[in-house]
Amino acid sequence: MTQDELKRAVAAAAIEDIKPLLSRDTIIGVGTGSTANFFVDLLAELKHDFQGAVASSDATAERLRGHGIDVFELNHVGTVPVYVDGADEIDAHFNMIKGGGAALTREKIVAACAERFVCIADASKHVDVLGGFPLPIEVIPMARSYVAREMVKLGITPVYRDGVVTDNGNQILDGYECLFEDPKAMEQRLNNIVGVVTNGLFAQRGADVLLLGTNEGVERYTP
Ligand SMILES: O=C[C@H](O)[C@H](O)[C@H](O)COP(=O)(O)O
Repeated sequence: MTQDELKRAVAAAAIEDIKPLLSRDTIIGVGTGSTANFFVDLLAELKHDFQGAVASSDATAERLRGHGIDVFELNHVGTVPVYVDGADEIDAHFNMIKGGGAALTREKIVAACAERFVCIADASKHVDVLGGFPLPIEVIPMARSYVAREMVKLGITPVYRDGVVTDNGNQILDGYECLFEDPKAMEQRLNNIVGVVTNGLFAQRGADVLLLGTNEGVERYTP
């Protein structure tokens, strides 16, 4: 199967996974990226079975609205029963690297307000140790150089993602050449750097369910 076919298959599996949660007043959290886009497109077929969605990016909000799905502000919703999103990498403990599409901050916020995080990923995203994929860090623009120097002290090589501005008006540093054996501790350390808005390690709040697309079919994992 192609990578896109695997992404579509996990998106379809996620639809089946969340169906029991849907009612006319259900508002669900929806992530960002190419895998999440497949999910949004399939979700459209169920749009009369739930109230709407909270989006983790402007792009996802636009896609949801394009399908006629109502988009709600998180502040007006409180919690959502489920958040469905992709990942750039996920390990056996359901820790993830996210933010390849620069949406990490809003993703982490919606995930924090979700009772269940369903990660949808093709098999290429499953790794033993996080860090093969460069770690995105969203920074306040004036702090970029400072944060980059602090990253070097932690053994991470920073590269400025030139030209990218997040939905929050900030910039992205991608962290290379570091494997994250203890992602929870590193997530905390990076959060402590002044000027960091969010880092792409999702370890303190990892996934609760992993739907992994393989050539043998979609595999469902829970911790
Ligand atoms: O900022 C983007 C997000 O974290 C995405 O969920 C992540 O990059 C995975 O994207 P894709 O499904 O396109 O591989």
